Amino acid sequence: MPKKKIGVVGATGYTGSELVRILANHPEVEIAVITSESRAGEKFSDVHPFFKDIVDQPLHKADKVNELDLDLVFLALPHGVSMEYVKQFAGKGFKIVDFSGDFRLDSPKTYEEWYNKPHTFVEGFDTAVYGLPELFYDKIKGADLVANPGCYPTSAILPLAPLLANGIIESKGIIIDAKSGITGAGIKASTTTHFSNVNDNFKAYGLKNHRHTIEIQGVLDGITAGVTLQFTPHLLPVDRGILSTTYARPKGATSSAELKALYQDFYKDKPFVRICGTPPAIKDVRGSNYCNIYADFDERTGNIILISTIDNLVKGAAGQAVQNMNIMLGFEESLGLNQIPVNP
Ligand SMILES: NC(=O)C1=CN([C@@H]2O[C@H](COP(=O)(O)OP(=O)(O)OC[C@H]3O[C@@H](n4cnc5c(N)ncnc54)[C@H](OP(=O)(O)O)[C@@H]3O)[C@@H](O)[C@H]2O)C=CC1
Ligand SMILES: CC(=O)N[C@@H](CCC(=O)OP(=O)(O)O)C(=O)O
Repeated sequence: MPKKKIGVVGATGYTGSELVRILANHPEVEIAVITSESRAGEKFSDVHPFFKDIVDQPLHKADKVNELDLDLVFLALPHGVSMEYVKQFAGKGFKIVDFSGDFRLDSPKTYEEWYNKPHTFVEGFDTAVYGLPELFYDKIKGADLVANPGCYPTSAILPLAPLLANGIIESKGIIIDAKSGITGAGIKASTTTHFSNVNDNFKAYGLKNHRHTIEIQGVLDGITAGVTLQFTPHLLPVDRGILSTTYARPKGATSSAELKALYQDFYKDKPFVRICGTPPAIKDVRGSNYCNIYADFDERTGNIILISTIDNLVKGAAGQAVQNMNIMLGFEESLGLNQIPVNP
């Protein structure tokens, strides 16, 4: 079988380069085109020197995609920009995995409320499928447009889904306290991401209105109606990794042992979810597509405590995107995604 032809649009950013790192070792695909608007004409390895002698192909403007016969295109672009490309590429005959939040929510109205900007391709909502393979494998299989989940939502939805699906917890009052490494903010420097504001520092941001609140709530609400949750993100002084600590109230009696058995059963056939016996660390998943989950019950307070870790650039973005691609193109879900975590 000839290899499938892939396009990567927006490859000068963090998730785009991480995607190329994974695709370069994928046995069934070839990267037919890599694009950049700002660095077109240069080599990919000039922009990302760690690819020297590995991926030296030239960067093209995104219009080049229209000239090629591709099987699937990844859009690793900012939200607001991505929707313009989905619109331009609609009906071209290739599948799309969009890294942005442009098609993750339930409607253009919800998007406009939480992103504070108009949506310019509302038709995309008719076909877009939320690309969390552990929950939506069958829909992803037949999708032409997959909205790759946000990094924080991946780290929060995976630990909460088993509890809501089995009616174990109250749907109101869930608290998600999440911490992300700085690459979650993208490659462009800002005051927030300035070295001296991140190094040796730690802070909360986006209180009450971070756009991932509605993404997490919307997906969980599809499992159990009436979910309301508090989501507070924090910026960690590390390159990559997300650790989410989630608190929920059980509806009835439960125990740590019962929870562990529930999680092991819920994720028994899922290659990238690992149920842990002790709270996981971000280095336990760094550079890999794993999501590590630890679930516990505190008899004193009556709270269920969940700790989950992912690498925001891999299971939180590029790895999950390749997992979706595998499913969409009919490959084994884990093909090309066998990276072992880098620790230390
Ligand atoms: N970083 C993370 O951990 C995660 C990111 N995401 C999402 O993935 C997407 C990419 O994120 P990330 O890689 O971090 O972002 P970066 O800021 O690192 O990169 C964005 C890329 O988009 C391109 N770009 C910017 N503006 C335009 C434009 N107007 N037209 C065409 N291309 C443009 C840039 O390349 P050039 O200017 O050279 O064309 C750049 O390569 C975003 O939607 C983000 O929200 C999702 C989950 C996790
Ligand atoms: C640390 C950090 O800044 N993280 C980003 C979220 C990561 C992301 O890219 O999310 P979307 O794909 O939904 O835009 C933030 O809080 O905005």
